[in-house]
Amino acid sequence: MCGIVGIVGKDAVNQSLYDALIVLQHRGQDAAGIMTIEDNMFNLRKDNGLVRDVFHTRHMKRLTGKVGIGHCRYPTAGSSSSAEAQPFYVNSPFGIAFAHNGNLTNSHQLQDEVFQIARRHINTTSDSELLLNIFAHALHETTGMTIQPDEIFTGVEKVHKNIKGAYAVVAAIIGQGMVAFRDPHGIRPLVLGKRITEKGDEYMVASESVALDAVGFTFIRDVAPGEAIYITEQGELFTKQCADKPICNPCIFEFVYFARPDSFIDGISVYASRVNMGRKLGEKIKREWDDVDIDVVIPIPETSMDVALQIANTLNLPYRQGFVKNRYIGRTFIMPGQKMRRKSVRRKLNAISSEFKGKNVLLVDDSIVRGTTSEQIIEMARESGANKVYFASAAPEIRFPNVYGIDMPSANELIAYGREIEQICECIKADGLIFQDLKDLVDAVSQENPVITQFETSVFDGNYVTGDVNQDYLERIDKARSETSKAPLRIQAELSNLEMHNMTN
Ligand SMILES: O=P(O)(O)OC[C@H]1O[C@H](OP(=O)(O)OP(=O)(O)O)[C@H](O)[C@@H]1O
Ligand SMILES: NC(=O)CC[C@H](N)C(=O)O
Ligand SMILES: [Mg+2]
Repeated sequence: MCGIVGIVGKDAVNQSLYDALIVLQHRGQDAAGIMTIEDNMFNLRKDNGLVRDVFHTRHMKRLTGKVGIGHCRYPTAGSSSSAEAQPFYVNSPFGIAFAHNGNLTNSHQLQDEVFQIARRHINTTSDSELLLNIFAHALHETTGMTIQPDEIFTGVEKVHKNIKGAYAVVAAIIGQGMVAFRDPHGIRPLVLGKRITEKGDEYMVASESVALDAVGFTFIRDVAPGEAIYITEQGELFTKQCADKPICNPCIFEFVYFARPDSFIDGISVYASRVNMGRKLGEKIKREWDDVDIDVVIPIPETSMDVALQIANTLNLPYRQGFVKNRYIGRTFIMPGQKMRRKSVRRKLNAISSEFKGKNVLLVDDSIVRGTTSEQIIEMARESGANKVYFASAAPEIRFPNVYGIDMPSANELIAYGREIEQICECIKADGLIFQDLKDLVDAVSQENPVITQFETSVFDGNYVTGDVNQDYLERIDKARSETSKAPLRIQAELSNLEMHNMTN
């Protein structure tokens, strides 16, 4: 996942963009960038690293202007090179800065088309740079010397027709304003907010509603699947549905893991959905494990904590903190490279041994993906003297690759791929293992907004909602992005890039 944000303000937007990225950091820890417009010029700062490390005072001072966009990256296509940090830029038409959350599923075909039809060169392996060029070409075809809202919307309609996959996008256009749009399935989230000032109304779009809260914008609504939003530099807002058959299939993994609990996505409180997941899983444990003797429920910080508390309540068992999380280490699942992820689990979590000694513990996590966390955590619980270690996952078994913006490109890396529950249990060395049923997961989330009944659940059931993902495609991304075929980070970092002036220090 990545975090995106864009603001059309009445005063400088740099601090608000920075603050928004700080609260979207959980969506991408690899790289960050901000691009602002002042006097018909772009200012750009982007690099690999956390938001707090990428932007220093000297950068912030130069990121002047009342319109700007920001991005924090978790790579799911291309490489981790700083050249693929976002926002991206093209100089025609007008000059466009662009940030994308998601992943395209037809990049392969598009690459040739962009060159053959639009005569545009893509200088990185990023699908986002490709998407920017498709958008720019569409605008080039639909606009004159100035842009009318309808021309923007016709451009977005063309983009929707050409590309497939998941995308929430924000773009700033020199001399014009800001455009944002969401894919016709609404796989990736995007919200719209407003801040009323003495000088007039300011607008903001962001991946999650927490970003609006953090900078004092009021949530207006979710951007609808397929919809485009256009805000002129002067602050006029235009919106239009630009897809033929939009349908809301939000990614269910946002609710399981990615999003912050204090966010609302498509009218659903992420926190409430996690509490529901805990209740459903607690009920299943009651039904199926009535002979299992559990003394205490312990969460694996941080995402599973809301789920675990509700499981404990449902089972009428004590809930205790058995692991302390080092607050200076981020999320391990979204780190690049299995070696780094493995190392980070023990650096990040440490057991409080007295909570384990002689007890039968039920460890709870939101999901088991590669099994990196569960395997090591169970070992730690045993080292701390646990008698029996049971394990519960708030998400069902993950058996299929993700192609929409989560870095799970290879089925072979997934611990549940080709394994039954008993075999997974053996791999992670638990005394018992239980997963949420998919129906219960869907109900837990949809219960908070019954209008949404279908989610993007491909990692659990192999049903890819964009309808274009076949075995060939899965094999191709497996080859291109599996751990073994990814270039070592050192080499990736050396990939150079032709790019506009970037403040490197
Ligand atoms: O089976 P795995 O491949 O280990 O992946 C699953 C784990 O990764 C995530 O935690 P992460 O440390 O990323 O973030 P968190 O602190 O938000 O839980 C998730 O919450 C699980 O704990
Ligand atoms: N997770 C994401 O949203 C990634 C965006 C884009 N595919 C990239 O790799 O940069
Ligand atoms: Mg976790």
